[in-house]
Amino acid sequence: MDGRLSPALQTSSPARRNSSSSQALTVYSQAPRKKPNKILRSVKAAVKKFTNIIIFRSKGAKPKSTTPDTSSIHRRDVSYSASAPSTETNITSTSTLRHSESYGSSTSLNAQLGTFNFSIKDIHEATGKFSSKYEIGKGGFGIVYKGRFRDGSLVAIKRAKQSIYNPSLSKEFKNEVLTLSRIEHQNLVRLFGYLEHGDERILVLEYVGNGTLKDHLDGRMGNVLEMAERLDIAIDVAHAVTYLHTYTELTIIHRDIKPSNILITEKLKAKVSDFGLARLASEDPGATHISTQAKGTAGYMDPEYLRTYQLTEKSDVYSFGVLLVELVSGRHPIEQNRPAKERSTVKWAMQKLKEREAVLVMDPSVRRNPASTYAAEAMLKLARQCVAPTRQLRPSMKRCVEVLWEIRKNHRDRVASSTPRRASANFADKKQPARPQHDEDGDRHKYISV
Ligand SMILES: Nc1ncnc2c1ncn2[C@@H]1O[C@H](COP(=O)(O)OP(=O)(O)OP(=O)(O)O)[C@@H](O)[C@H]1O
Repeated sequence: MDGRLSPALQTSSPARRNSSSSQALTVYSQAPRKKPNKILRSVKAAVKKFTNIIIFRSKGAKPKSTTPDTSSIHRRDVSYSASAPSTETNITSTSTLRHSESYGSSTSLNAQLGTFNFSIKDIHEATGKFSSKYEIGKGGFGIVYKGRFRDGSLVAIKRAKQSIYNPSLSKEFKNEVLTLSRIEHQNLVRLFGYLEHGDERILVLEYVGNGTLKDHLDGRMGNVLEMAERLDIAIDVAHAVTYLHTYTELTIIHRDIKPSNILITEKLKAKVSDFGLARLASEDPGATHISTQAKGTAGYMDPEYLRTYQLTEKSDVYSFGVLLVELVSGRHPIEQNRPAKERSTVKWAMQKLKEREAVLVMDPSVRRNPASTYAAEAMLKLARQCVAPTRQLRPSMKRCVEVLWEIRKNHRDRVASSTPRRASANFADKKQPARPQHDEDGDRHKYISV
C-alpha cells in the first residue's frame, strides 16, 4: 500500500479570520483493493447508468426509462434533449424545476429550464464567453460562473479546466454529473444539465447566491450567524446528508462535508454542494464498506477511514461532527496561530466540554444567553459522538437529525421562556463583541460579558 499527499484541489480563499491554516489538502492514497470484483461491478453499473440515464452522446438517442425514485422527497420530471446542432455534442439532462420560493435561489427559472435545451452558444451568451466578469468561484474542478440564460434563468456554470482530461479528474467529473443529476432535495444543490462540446465539459447548476457557510463563519458576508441560525444550518446539512445516505437509490457518501461546500441562500437555508468527490457506495446490500482511494479535506477526514481506507457513511458523520464544532466555535478545524493546546479545534472543544466549559468554545460574536449556551453545549455533545474514533460509536446521520430537532425545540423553548426577562432589559442577552480576556497563562480564549 502506498500513500501520498497531493496539493489541494480546493478553492484558495481570501485570508482567513484567524490567519490559521485552512489545511485544505486533498489527500490521495492508493487503497488496498480487497474486493476488486465488487468495485469493478459497481463502477460498471455506474457507468452503464451514467450512459443510459444521464448522457446521450448521439443525436436522436432516447433514454431508457428509469425507475421513478419513489423515495425522493420530490419526484423528478426529467426531460432529455437530443436536439444538438450537428457541429457539437450537446448533452443535457435537465429537470423541470420546482423551487420552493422560500429557499430563495435561482428563482426566476419558473420551470423553464426543463424545456430549454442549452447549447455552447447559450453558455457563451450566459457567461460573456467565460468572461472573468461573471466568475464567482474557483476550485480544483475549474472556474464557476454566474450565468443568465435568455429566458432569464439564473444558474451557476462550472467549466472544467483543461486538465480534466487527466483520466482521474475526468472520472471525477463524470462522477459528479452522475451523482448530482440523480438527486433532488431542497438542501442539495441541483444539477440542471451537462454539456460536452469539443474540449469543454460544463455543468449547469442551481445558483445559490449568498456565499458559502465558510464565508459566513469567516465574517466575509458582513453578518453574524446567531446560534438559532447555526442550528438551522446544521439541521439543513444533516437533512441533506441523511437523504444521500438513506433515501437515494444507492447510498451516496459525500466524502467532503465542510463549510466551503455548503452554499447559503438569501434566507440562510443551507444547500450541500460539490459532489465531485462522492462515490456511490457498493451496490452489494450486504457490503459494510467499500475500499477506495482516501479523498477529502484534512481536518475533516475520518481517522478510521484514513487508517483502513474503508469508506462508510460514518465518514460523513465524522466530518459533520467537525462541522458542528466549527458552527459552535467559528474556528477552523486547524488553527495554526493559536497556542498549542488550541490548535486542533475539535480536541480543544472536546476538552472544554469535558471540563464543563463549553461556553468558552462559543464563537465570541454569537449572543450569549441561556438558550444559545444550551444549544452550543448540546451541539458539542452531539459532535463528540460524531467524531468518536470508530464508526460503530458514531450515530447515523438520521439520528443526528433527530438529536438536532430536539436541540432546536429545547432552544426555542428557552428563548420563549426568557422573552419576558429580555423585555426587562436583561443584560445577559446582549450580543458579545469579541473581547478576549487574558487569563494568567496569557491564553486568549476567555471572553467577558459587557
Ligand atoms: N451552485 C453555485 N451557486 C453559487 N456559487 C457557487 C455554486 N457552486 C460553486 N459556487 C462558488 O464557486 C466556488 C467554487 O466552487 P466549487 O468549490 O464547487 O468548485 P470545485 O472546483 O468543485 O471545488 P473543489 O476544489 O472543492 O472540488 C464556491 O466556493 C462558491 O463560491
